[in-house]
Amino acid sequence: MSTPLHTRRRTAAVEVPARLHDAAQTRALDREAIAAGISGFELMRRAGAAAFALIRQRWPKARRIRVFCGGGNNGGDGYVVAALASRAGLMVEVLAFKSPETLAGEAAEAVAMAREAGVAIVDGEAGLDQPFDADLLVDALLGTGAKGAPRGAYLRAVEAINQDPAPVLAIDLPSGVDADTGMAEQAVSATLTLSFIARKFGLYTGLAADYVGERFFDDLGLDPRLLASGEALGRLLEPAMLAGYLPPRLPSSHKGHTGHLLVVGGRPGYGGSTIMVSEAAARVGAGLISLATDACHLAAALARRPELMVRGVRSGLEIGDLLEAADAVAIGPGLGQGAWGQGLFDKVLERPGPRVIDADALHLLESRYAGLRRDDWVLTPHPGEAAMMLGCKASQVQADRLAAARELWRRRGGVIVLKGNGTLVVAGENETDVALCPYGNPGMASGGMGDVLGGMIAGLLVQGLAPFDAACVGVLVHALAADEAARVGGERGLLAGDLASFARRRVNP
Ligand SMILES: NC(=O)C1=CN([C@@H]2O[C@H](COP(=O)(O)OP(=O)(O)OC[C@H]3O[C@@H](n4cnc5c(N)ncnc54)[C@H](O)[C@@H]3O)[C@@H](O)[C@H]2O)[C@@H](O)CC1
Ligand SMILES: [K+]
Repeated sequence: MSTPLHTRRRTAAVEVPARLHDAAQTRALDREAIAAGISGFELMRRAGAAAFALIRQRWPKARRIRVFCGGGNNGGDGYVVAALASRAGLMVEVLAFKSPETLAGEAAEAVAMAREAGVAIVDGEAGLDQPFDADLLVDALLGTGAKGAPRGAYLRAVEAINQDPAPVLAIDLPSGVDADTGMAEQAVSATLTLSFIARKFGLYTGLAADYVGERFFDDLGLDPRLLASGEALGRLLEPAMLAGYLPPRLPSSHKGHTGHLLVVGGRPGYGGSTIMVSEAAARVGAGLISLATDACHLAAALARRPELMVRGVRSGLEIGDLLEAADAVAIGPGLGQGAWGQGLFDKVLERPGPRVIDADALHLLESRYAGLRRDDWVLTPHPGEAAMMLGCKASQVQADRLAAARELWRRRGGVIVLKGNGTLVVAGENETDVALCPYGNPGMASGGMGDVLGGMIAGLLVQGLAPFDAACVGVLVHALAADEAARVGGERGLLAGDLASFARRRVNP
């Protein structure tokens, strides 16, 4: 972890962020826990108990509960929930989508527990046609053992759950959501999802967000040392991390200590983008900002932010001295891919140094610099731009966002920020090289949001944060600022320009 230049020694405890696992890594943790002496059925009993406690807390008035059980251990969790609910005097019905007699191991023990508690277990498909008038549905069809989209009776169960107006608790994950990638086509739309032992990577990124509802997690009381061992895919970005990255400045700080950013772009008609980049960088604490743009935007830029140093430029030849003076460069928004943009981009790439490469600059990178790899740049594609760089469709990027970001990193190096719900920051193959942002909201689906993100990352780069750290902090601050802005005024109508002032609070943790 790097800290900005000219700041106090870091005093805040460095928070260890939550780890994210895929299904195979989760199974490895299950095995470790069992090897450490907790039986598989005890884990299942704890999972069921945690789910039932959450039901009591969130739906204290629920009296009629319908539990949809599959044929694996996820179904086993469901039988335990049914048993506990029945013992507590609730009216419970299990719809079994695999004959309970055929269940094995701990799931069979859970079936016995449910029978002992007097739970009515009915054939799933037949039960779908019988009205039940549930206050709550429990989705225990598929968990980490699912392969592909739900099939056969499971698919009909998913559809039935989604057509029922009752709220839905998904056990471990909404059936139909891929635990590894977040891919979901036909999946249970949950009110909330309670995951066990490991946070599944796929629940935090891409389409999964449309299905998981509110996310809850329970470690089933496992030893934290066990949970910290073994492999994981990456880590979650959390607000508590900000204090570690951004300690207070030293009292003697001056603008020479806080970095000089050069923002390049803004052909005629596209001037607003670079103004937003510049303002966002200023709001996260960049000391000085020079903006090189088309001369037609000079007055607008200065009127919006008189703190900027603005130069109208006709070609790359006019930014040599600005590049010399800058600690980092942000280039791309409003740049265009014509001769003007090309000349400026070529000039910026002549010199090494931290750069945020976005929007049109990503297209120019692909068309003019095939195969170029650098350590010190941050590339910030949205799924469409990532697809352009990988030569595939945006839907393929979204089907496995981590794989796409990793492939971009292998080709281009540096830091890849793959935008979109559950933004990913990827700078290598290890767990510590992958960060995922679980914050942000659909209000961010509006023009200029990406420009503001690029500006924030660049504004942190010039303050001396390493590229991966600047990207993580920038992504986090951007999402948290958007969430705060949405809390104040709502998601619809949220403007990119609204974020900058909210970001200021987050960079002074
Ligand atoms: N000891 C453990 O391993 C623990 C497991 N737990 C639960 O167990 C789950 C994992 O259990 P399993 O590994 O048995 O797997 P699942 O219960 O997720 O699914 C396996 C079953 O689903 C069927 N299936 C797979 N893909 C399908 C598809 N696309 N359409 C229709 N049917 C499909 C399989 O044939 C099998 O019957 C976790 O998600 C969690 O809920 C928890 O009880 C905690 C402890
Ligand atoms: K489930």
